[in-house]
Amino acid sequence: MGSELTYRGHEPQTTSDPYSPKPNKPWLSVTRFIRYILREQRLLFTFLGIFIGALCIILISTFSNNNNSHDINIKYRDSYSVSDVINSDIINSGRARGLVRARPVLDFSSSGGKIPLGLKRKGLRIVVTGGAGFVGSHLVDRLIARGDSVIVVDNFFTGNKDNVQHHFGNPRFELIRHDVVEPLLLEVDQIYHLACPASPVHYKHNPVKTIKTNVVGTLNMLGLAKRVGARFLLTSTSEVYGDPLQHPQVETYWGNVNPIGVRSCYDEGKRTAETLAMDYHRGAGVEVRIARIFNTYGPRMCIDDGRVVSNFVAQALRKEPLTVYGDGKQTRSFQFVSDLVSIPLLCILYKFVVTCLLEISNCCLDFKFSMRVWSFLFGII
Ligand SMILES: O=c1ccn([C@@H]2O[C@H](COP(=O)(O)OP(=O)(O)O[C@H]3OC[C@@H](O)[C@H](O)[C@H]3O)[C@@H](O)[C@H]2O)c(=O)[nH]1
Repeated sequence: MGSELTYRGHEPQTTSDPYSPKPNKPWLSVTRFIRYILREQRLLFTFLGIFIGALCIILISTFSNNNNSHDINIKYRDSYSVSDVINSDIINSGRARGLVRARPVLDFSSSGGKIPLGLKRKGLRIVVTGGAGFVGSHLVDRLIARGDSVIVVDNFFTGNKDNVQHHFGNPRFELIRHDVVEPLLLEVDQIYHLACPASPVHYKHNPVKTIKTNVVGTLNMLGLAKRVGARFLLTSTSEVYGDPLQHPQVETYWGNVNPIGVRSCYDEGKRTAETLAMDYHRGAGVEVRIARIFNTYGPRMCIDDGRVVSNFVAQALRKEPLTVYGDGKQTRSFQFVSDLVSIPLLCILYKFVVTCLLEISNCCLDFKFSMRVWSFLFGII
């Protein structure tokens, strides 16, 4: 009974004697293994496999070294390559190309991990303060067209819902009525901070509110950038140069600003905003870009904007004489809004050589006319 339970097979059991007088020969198994390897050219195939593997490793490491050579100074978190930018018509004209004075270093790559060819990158979550304004709404158009998700924050002081109405219903678009002077918490990858009245007529209307927007508003948005690790772009102004003593103004020029003038709420406000951006960059490691915007014109500009282009256009249309303030010898550089919005997009994307993580960019055409000449040209048109 007991034997039936332990053996159910029908083959005769081999009886091996563990105490066999003949000892096992261990070298026998070694020679058997060698013979096995040598049979059917197995050894040759093994070496071939090792060689191919080593070759692959060498090729991969050489290739990635070549790529990394562009990364010497730079670390990016963007989700866009330069070809994305070009394809989305960001560099769309000779004029736009002329705007970028600083030369970018070679690296345009992203650090969002390698994405297989043919797969599109995920859009970024971007907040645009002042996104319902003249310049802001054009920027929002570009970002939405590029595939990003955009949150517009605007208090509608000079902005208008109509400027972004065509995005209503788009799941990648949100509009929040909010004054940046109050703190705001959002989870975003990038912040384009445009919120501030820009026309002298508007910013002089409530100068205390203007400087508060520039100082407290920028502080709030920089705080947000620091908290969520977002890259931050400040739209500054040519007015940081005040009444410049140097022409044309290069980014390194410090300006000639009256701290107690009627334009100081804006000039000094933007200068303080730049200072705050730099301090957050140096002190808290926030990735900061500053774009100094010059006089801009184009669609969605209010007819009562108060700036020279809208004034001249409105007066010319009404066949009224054009009002030239002062002696008309003052000069300005102008740019079309669609050219301008390329700049913040490029600034936030590129890493420039000038400083490690920060670039200040002057956004204007490289030629200028006096107000007298402009009024003459408008008169002809
Ligand atoms: O009807 C007008 C309006 C303006 N001007 C003159 O035209 C020049 C341009 O004035 P604008 O009011 O258009 O504005 P500014 O160029 O001074 O500043 C503008 O450009 C830079 C932006 O960053 C500022 O936000 C914006 O206000 C000034 O010298 C002004 O005195 C006129 O001669 N007639």
